[in-house]
Amino acid sequence: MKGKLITLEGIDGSGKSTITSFLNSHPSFANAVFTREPTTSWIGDAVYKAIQSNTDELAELMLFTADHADHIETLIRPAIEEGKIVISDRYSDSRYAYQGVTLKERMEEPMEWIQMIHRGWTIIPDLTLLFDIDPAVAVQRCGKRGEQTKFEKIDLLKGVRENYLKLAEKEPERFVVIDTDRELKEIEKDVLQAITSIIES
Ligand SMILES: Nc1ncnc2c1ncn2[C@@H]1O[C@H](COP(=O)(O)OP(=O)(O)OP(=O)(O)O)[C@@H](O)[C@H]1O
Ligand SMILES: Cc1cn([C@H]2C[C@H](O)[C@@H](COP(=O)(O)O)O2)c(=O)[nH]c1=O
Repeated sequence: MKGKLITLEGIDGSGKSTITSFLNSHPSFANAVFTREPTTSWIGDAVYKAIQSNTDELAELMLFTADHADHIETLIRPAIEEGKIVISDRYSDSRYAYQGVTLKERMEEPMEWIQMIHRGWTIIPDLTLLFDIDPAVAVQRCGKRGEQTKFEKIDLLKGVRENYLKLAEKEPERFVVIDTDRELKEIEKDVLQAITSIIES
């Protein structure tokens, strides 16, 4: 039996890592493979170096994309072929949404162009949980945690959120939008329900 790929997406501070930790300790997912992008490989390290400095935005996209290609071939594809459930904290939609903003001065319709360069080799998730929140609330939450990336700015995150919502609108069969400006217990319940329905389908 083929496995399933579930991805968690959303702006910085939307609560993905919090829910990933919850799922990781949930007995239903004891055999699932938990992963993330940027990955922990040397290419993922290069990505973090890039986003912690003033790197050219197109070079940044290429590094993120190289990390994705390696992630698919070394971990995602083999795990899915083994019938595993793979849960990834960020995946290709992060590129469409974030670099869709950072490259908007460089080209027309960057989001569509980035999707086009993934076509034919990326693996499309079975389910994408989009953690949706007002960027002002997310930045306030990040402030308490400490700023971790250069993308944690309200104006940039507003554009990223709009891109995510456009992606969700275009593919309603893949996306489930979760309002994360709520109590954690309510969010956990919605997440479990969405994952259960995709696993049982
Ligand atoms: N439902 C919630 N209510 C209040 N605070 C929350 C909620 N969910 C997460 N937080 C807090 O918000 C902060 C950001 O959450 P988290 O690190 O899970 O976000 P993230 O989406 O993984 O961020 P990033 O993409 O930047 O890694 C953390 O301090 C976390 O404890
Ligand atoms: C995969 C991916 C990530 N990003 C951005 C999103 C975050 O600001 C950072 C990653 O940091 P995290 O807090 O450890 O998730 O990078 C991006 O711009 N494009 C991507 O493809």
